[in-house]
Amino acid sequence: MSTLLNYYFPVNDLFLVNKTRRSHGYFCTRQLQKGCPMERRSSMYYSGMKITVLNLDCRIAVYNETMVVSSTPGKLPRPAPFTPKRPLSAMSSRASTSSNATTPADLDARLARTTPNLLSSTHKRYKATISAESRPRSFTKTNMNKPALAPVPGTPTRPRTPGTPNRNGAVSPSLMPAASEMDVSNIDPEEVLVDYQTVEAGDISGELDEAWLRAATHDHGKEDKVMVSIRIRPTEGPSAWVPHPSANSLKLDPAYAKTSSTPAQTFNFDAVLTGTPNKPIYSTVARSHVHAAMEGFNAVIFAYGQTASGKTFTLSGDDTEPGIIPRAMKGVFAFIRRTPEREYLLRCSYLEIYNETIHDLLAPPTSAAKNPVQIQGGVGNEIILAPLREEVVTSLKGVKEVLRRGEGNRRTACTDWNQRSSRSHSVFRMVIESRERGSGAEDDDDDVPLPSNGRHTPGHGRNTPGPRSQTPGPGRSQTPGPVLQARGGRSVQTSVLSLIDLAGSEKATSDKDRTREGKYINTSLLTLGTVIGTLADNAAKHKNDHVPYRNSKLTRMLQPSLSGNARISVICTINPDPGAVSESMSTLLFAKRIKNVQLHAQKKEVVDTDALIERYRKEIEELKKRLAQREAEAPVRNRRLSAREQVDESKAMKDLNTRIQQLTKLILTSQTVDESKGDESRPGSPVKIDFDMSPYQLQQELLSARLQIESQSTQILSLEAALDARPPLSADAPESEKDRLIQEQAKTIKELEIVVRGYEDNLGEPLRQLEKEKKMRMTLEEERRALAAFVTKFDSLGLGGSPVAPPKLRPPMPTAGGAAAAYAERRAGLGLASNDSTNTLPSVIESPIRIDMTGNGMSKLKSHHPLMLEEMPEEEWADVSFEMHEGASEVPPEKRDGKMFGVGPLGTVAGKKDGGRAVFGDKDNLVPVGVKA
Ligand SMILES: Nc1ncnc2c1ncn2[C@@H]1O[C@H](COP(=O)(O)OP(=O)(O)OP(=O)(O)O)[C@@H](O)[C@H]1O
Repeated sequence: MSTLLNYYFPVNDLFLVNKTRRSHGYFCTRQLQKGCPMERRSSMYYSGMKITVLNLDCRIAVYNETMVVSSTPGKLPRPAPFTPKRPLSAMSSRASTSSNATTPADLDARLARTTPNLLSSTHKRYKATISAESRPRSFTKTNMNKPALAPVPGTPTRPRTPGTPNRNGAVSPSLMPAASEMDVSNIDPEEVLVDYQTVEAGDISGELDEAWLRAATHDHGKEDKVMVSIRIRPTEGPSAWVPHPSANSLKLDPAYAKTSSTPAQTFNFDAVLTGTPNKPIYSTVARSHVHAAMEGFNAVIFAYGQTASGKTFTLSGDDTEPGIIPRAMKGVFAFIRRTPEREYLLRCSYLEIYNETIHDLLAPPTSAAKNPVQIQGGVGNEIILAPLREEVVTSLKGVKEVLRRGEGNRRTACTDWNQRSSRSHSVFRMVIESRERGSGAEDDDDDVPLPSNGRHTPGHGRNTPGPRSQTPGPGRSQTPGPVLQARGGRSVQTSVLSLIDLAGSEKATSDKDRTREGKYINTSLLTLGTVIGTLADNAAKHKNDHVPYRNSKLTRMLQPSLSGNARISVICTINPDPGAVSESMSTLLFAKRIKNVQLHAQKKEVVDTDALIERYRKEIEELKKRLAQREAEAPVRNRRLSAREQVDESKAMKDLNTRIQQLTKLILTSQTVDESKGDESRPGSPVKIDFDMSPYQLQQELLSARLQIESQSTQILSLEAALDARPPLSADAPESEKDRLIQEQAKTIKELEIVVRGYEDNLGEPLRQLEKEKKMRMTLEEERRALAAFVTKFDSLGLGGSPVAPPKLRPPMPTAGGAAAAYAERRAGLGLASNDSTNTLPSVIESPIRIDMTGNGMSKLKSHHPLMLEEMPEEEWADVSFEMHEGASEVPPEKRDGKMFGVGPLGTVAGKKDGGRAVFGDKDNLVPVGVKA
């Protein structure tokens, strides 16, 4: 306390002095904060500014805008009149023991110079807020007189906590920015890219641990298993656990085992960590996963453990020991700085699951409460969270601002075990999109004005522009707003880095609200345990049992990652106190189970097909040139070469040829893919089914589609064969050679994927349509046969004059819906009930056929069949197919290909001598009536 002195002047931060737990909204200095012991401070953030609450056992006096704080007895000195002696920078670096007091004039002068408008306006607002809410709840959570480590369960020492936390109340709603000042949906993503040039060195100082990078032999971020680490919190009392960090194992001290007869089980994990420093924790459990995320894999890092075991300390840390999240963010920018060949678009969101409701921590509290985030299903296992703000960040400063804002809104409360217990699961997500940096020339095509260096990057340290309305599911971009586009052949990789601080499992507490929260927390953790158990079981026994992801918001949200498409690192935190052995044991069992979950993370990459084709074209030209040159030189060269070398040479030329052929085929395929996208007239389009197409034509279509499939299959086979035919690499081949081959193979695989996709896009759907059409045609054919059978039957009754041989009958093609339907409709129009007692011939009732009543041979039908007596107005027939018109002989013949088509006098179908009836309905059923000029 002796360092607390009686002067201050504002720098960029606001400090809130919290004396005897009553808040006073005053500015004071960074020096004052530094003089205050760690456990007596806590911080919150507003609009990029840090507000530190100092819980001081000291006296405060205020003279105008100047506050005096003193830990020494006696009268508080008044500030002396201001006489500037040194520049501001020198003043701000004064030692905290300086006794120079600052005056209000000094204060104002500094304010005007340093933070012209911001500070004074914020100050006013801040003061207003404080007076309106004299005791923000959050402050009551920070009882700095308590020891740093909370007591373990079973030994509750704290009294009941005040009511339900008010979104951490750290900043009251009125302190939160009301709304975004910038609509990021209008942001040009090209303007907010980050690359090695835009990362400020200061942003990542101390994080470029190249030595560690070189020394890292086991990269867990590349494994297909979950990385599981145990962190044992330090304790001042006895510890129930005996860790062996070098062996990555721990076991229960036999003294605390329930039965001393059974030997204590030894648990082995990927890492067992102890101590307070957070840097080694980050290096061991998180760094490789952050790198994996930067390389295009989804990555999830989460802390699991009972309440007060150190999850938040591990994830967020504090000012002196920043945790995984701030270090990961530094890691992101450090990675960008080390990767000059790529450029990045970074978007952050921050949410919490509180009592099974998801809240957006970056949205203003009022709107977040009104519009909880919903989980929607996406493609496959993917999920979409909406509405959820995403903020584009271009610097570490921007990310920190987002983190501060989110953390300020988290729900925490004092529980029996933890003074600042997280009452929710919090998820900080960063969507990372990246692509190769262009040469500049490629970008010129895009009509976007370029800066002089040919690139689009923001200025240094650009601030976060504002929120986005929605977020994509892991690896998926669904919503408006800045999204990186594949350009000039440069594919875009998309991944999501999720950093999750789970709420701690806990026993029932002495507080009703806490107990209710605890119930939700325990239920969702239980579901997480069940899900992990099922996944582990499925992996171990090669089963496919149902995984109950949907039983809690947490597991539903984690579904895409837990089901495999992510690199996962779990830090299980343990309270070493003997009173917490059973909770620690259950944490260890969870850790063991999750170790068995199988992962298969995939990179997500979007390729620019046009540019790929262009690249292939260029490669073909290049290869052809090389081939021509080799061929030209061959006669001379071959004379000098040994037999063996000649074989090699001819093989090399063959390889060149094969590659040219492959690329040529690939170009065709890619083009077809693109054409199919834009061409609506393809048979694949359901609205374009050509009903007039004859079965023969359909068969032709089908045949050509099949041929195309076959050619695609051959193409796939040839590519696969080429892949297989590659010479095996000897074990002692240089690494660069291996890398080159791996790259080549990856390229070929990508090509294969494109071919397969092309197949699916081009032929899959059209084929399905054709099959459908074929079925339809077959149905119609059956209908036609039934019709013919009916006519034959009709004739056999002797009602229709000379019979018409069925094979020569050419019934018209029906309209959609079928003849029976048309007939039924007609009957309905005439008011005839389907069970009309006057209909004596069921086959006639079913038939839509009308017989010409004017013909002589047919007149007797009138007396046989009442249906024939129906007076049917001519116009009602107009839209019905398959029907014989009255006065069919009057139908004018139609000229087609120099022949006349039509229907002859009744009883003579054109071109037929056998007379009888004609059944027609469309032009296809017209038959030649004779060649007439
Ligand atoms: N490794 C550590 N070194 C020093 N202090 C620690 C460590 N781990 C935890 N602590 C301290 O223990 C207390 C409880 O830790 P923390 O809040 O991180 O627990 P938690 O698991 O997040 O609890 P909850 O689930 O209730 O939120 C804090 O005061 C924290 O500073």
